[in-house]
Order: sequence, then structure tokens, then C-alpha cells
Amino acid sequence: MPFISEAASAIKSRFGFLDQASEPMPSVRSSPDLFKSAFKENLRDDHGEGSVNPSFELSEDPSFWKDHNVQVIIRIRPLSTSEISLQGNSKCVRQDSFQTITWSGHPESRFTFDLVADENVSQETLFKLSGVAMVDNCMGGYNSCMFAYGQTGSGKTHTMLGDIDGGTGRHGVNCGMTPRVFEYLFSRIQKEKEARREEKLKFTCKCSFLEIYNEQILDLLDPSSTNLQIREDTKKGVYVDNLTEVEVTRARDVIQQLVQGSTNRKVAATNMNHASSRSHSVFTCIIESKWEAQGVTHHRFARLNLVDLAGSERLNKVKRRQKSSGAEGERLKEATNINKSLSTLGLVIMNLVNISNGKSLHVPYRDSKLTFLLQDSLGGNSKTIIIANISPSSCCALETLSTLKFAQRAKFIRNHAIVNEDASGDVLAMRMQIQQLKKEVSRLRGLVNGGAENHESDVWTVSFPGSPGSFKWEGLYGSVSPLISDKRASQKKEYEVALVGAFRREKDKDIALQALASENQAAMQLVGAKERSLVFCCLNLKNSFFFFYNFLNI
Ligand SMILES: Nc1ncnc2c1ncn2[C@@H]1O[C@H](COP(=O)(O)OP(=O)(O)OP(=O)(O)O)[C@@H](O)[C@H]1O
Repeated sequence: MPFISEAASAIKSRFGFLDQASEPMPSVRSSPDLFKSAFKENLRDDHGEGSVNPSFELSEDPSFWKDHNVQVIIRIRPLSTSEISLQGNSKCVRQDSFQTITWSGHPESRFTFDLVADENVSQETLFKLSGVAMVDNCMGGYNSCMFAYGQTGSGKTHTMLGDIDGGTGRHGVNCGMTPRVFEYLFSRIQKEKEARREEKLKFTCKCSFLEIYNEQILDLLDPSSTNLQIREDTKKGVYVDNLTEVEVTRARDVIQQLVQGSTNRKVAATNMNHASSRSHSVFTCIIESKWEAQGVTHHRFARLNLVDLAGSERLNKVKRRQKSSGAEGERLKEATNINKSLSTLGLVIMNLVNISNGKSLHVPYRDSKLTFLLQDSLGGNSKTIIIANISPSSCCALETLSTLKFAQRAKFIRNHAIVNEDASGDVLAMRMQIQQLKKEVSRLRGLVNGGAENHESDVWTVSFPGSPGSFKWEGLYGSVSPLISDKRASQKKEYEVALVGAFRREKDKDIALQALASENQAAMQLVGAKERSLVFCCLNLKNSFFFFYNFLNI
């Protein structure tokens, strides 16, 4: 499809892809391979042959998302030719294992993450390690978010979008996370629908695509709209007012939206002469499903956010470049806005970490559009993956250290993801559900009250909106080590979230039950009234009959 390939090249330039010819990435033959044998085949697929030597065992933990809601991955891109011409092959980082990386400046600093992916980790492998689980989480009803962080040119767009080949329907080696995620999402939807045909399982997926440029939200699927506003709603959560939502039923629809949105970004870029890196982009898909089981209709909902953040840049660099290019203050304004929103992001993360360590702090979500929009993904109801992209070159040592520090802090964020699910149905089925929910509540209560050690100084009481009563939480902030206290705090939070969800569902069921009961009562009254009017009619008829009978006899 010529449209797709034209637009694909538009995306590449709009999103800051450099032409491979002008900026070739040398292949690093001697670097270590991160993969377990399970991934070698994919690596061969992508690279044409198994040319890399494994040295780090990559251990994927299938139960990771059961115990965690935030995953932090470091992705190291290959050295670029310009970096090689500046500093040769000199690197500022050294990878020690599949989870640890050392920044080799002064002082030397070692960092541990959920995964460190070096320059040999293919797009496909990265997708298998993070994208697959993210889609699975969404299918399970969890809000999910992936965002790419890093300095300008560190590989964020390569990771999130890569090269799009919308025409053939097959992924190229450099195809990024987003197209792969949707390809997998729709294949899973198809399989689920086939496997659960008797439950009448139905899915609806709606996409939107926006950018935050100079603290203004622009709809990339409707270029005529400007400065859209963020709203908050108890039911919908945080959303952007008047943002175009397009229903999609297959991966190709999504790619079309990506292409369309990215082309709109390119037009803006041509007119305003700003590059892709000057805006944050957020591609969102809302996945809703509906099915029937035991007379109850279930609804499930999940929001998937894929975020390509603008790259940070030191302002003195921008000023220097501005002087040499003669560009007006626009570039500086962009860079200032980007740095401001990224530092708000950093502050939000720092405060969230301090809160999870027991401090009481305000989280400045509303200080930037980015953090306001992503507040559920940061410390809220979401399972979140942060891919921090870095350049290994010594000439980016300070930027790389700053990204590693950011990622390190982000590792301590505690999110509280819950399954977004609801059910409605007939009275009997709902009664059964209430019974089950009551059992769930008493089980959770037992866990909360019985699971913790008894620290008398730490007894406190919590009550939830709509809950039948309050419950006691004992022994949280006693003389325990910060690590244990942290674990307990997070467990407690999880129980709290589960309880709130259970109480909310129980309350909803009670309300629905009451509504049905009053409907029933009204129906009974109606029947009563009908019966009375029928008796009245019969009496009238009888009287009339006797009247005519007597009349005729006369
Ligand atoms: N893992 C990788 N393997 C091969 N090439 C890569 C990798 N990561 C990035 N690149 C290349 O590096 C260049 C810069 O990457 P990219 O445009 O993705 O950076 P970015 O972080 O999005 O930059 P910006 O913030 O300016 O938008 C591109 O040519 C891209 O193809």
C-alpha cells in the first residue's frame, strides 16, 4: 500500500528516525547475548543467523505480574556513527548481568533493574519479554501502560514504534512495540472469542492518539482541534475531553490510526519546524469485553497507554544549537517545556516512592499535563512498564547516568492495579454473587487481621465508602525493618484495594437488588390494581346481567 509506505517514511522523519544511510548503526558482533535458548531462534529470525554468543541468561519470570505492578527495563542502543567519530568505542556503561548495569564514571555506580537489554536484544525479543505480558494483563481487565523514557536520540521511538510496515501485514525486523502489541492483542481476542463462544463473548476496542506539545494537548486524529482539556470522572477516571476515539477491529486499523496520527504530527513539524522529540505522544486503546455466565452479564474494561516521551536535552546545548541554526526562541521554549514536564514526572515518582516508604506527601500530578494524564499509570490503578533508553557512549555519560537514576527511582513506585470488572443479571444470580462477595470480604478481613503481627502501638482503623463497617489493621509501622514495613505497607494497600473493590461491587449489587425489589413491589401493586378493577368489572357485568334478565322477564 503506497499510502502506508509514504506515511511510514513520514513517521520516521516526524518521530526523529534518522535515515540508516545517514546514521548507520554498526553491528556489534562481540557483544554478549542476553537470551536463554528459548529466545535464540527469534534472534536468528531477526538477524538472519545466530551470530551472537550468549553470556547472560535471561530469566523471564512468568509470575512477575502477580506480585508486581511496575516493571523497569533498561534498553541500551548501539553506538551511533557520530558517537564513534566523537569518542570512538569508549562506553560509559558496563553490563554485569541480565539485571545489573554499572555506570563506569566517578564514582562508579551499579544499578539493578528487572531487565537490562543490550544492543543485541531485538525488537521481537523485547516485545516477547514485555509486550506479551502487557496484552495479557489488559485481557485480564488490568489497566496497562508502557512508556519509553530517555534523552534525545536514545531509541524511544525505535522501541515504541520502530519501522511500520502496514502493507504486508508482516513485521520487519525493526518493527517496534506498538504494532506488535496490537497484532498480538487482536489474535488473543480472536482466540478468546472462539474458545468462549457459548458465553457470547464480545470485544470493543477504541483508540485515540494525542500529543502534548508545549503543555497543550493536541488530537493527532483530528488536527483541527487544539488545546484539549483533561477531565476527571469517578467512573471514567482521567480522560481528555473531545478527544477522537476510533473503533478498531484488527491490527491493521490500529496501524492506520498510528500512520494517520503520525502524519498529522509531521505536518505540524513542517509548519512549525519542530521534531518529533519535541512532544510527548500517547496512544491509548480502551478494551471492553462483555460475556454471559450463569445468568449474569459480565463487563470488563482495560485502558492501554503507549507513551513515547519527548527526549530530554540540556538547555545549554539547545542554546548553542539555536545560535548556530539561527532558530528563534521556539526551540528553547520547547526544550524548557519538555524539561519542566519531565522534572515534574521525576518529582511525582520521587514523592510516590517516599509515600510508599511511609511519608505523607503531596503528589504534584497536576503540575504537568503529562503527569495529570498518566496519574493512573503512576501510583494508581495500572500495571506499568517503563523502558528507559540509554546511549552507551562516553559522550552521553551524564545523560545516561541521569536516566539510570530516574529508572532506579521508578522501580520503587507501588501501583495498585485491580481488575476492572462488573456484573449485572437476575435476582437469583445476583444473590449468589453477593454471597460469594461476602465470602471474599470475610476471607480478606481474615487475611488483614490475622496476617499481620501484633504491634500494639500501630493499631488503626480503616473504613471504606460503602462498606458495612470498619476493620482494624494492626502492626504496620512497628519496630520492623524498612524493607518488611515496605512489604507490609504494599500488602496492606493491596488488601485495601481488593476490599474497596469488593465493597463497591457488593454495594452495587445491593443497589441493583433494591431496585429490582421495588420494581417487583410496583409490579405486585399493579397486579393488585388490575385484579380489583377486574372484580369491579365482573360485578358490574353481573349487575347488568341481572338487570337485563329482570327486564326481559317483565
Ligand atoms: N536498539 C536499537 N537498535 C538499532 N538502532 C537503534 C536502536 N535504538 C535506536 N536506534 C536508532 O537510533 C536513532 C535514534 O533513535 P530514536 O529516534 O528512536 O530516538 P528517540 O529517543 O526517540 O529520540 P527523540 O527523543 O529525539 O525522539 C534512530 O536512527 C534509531 O533507528
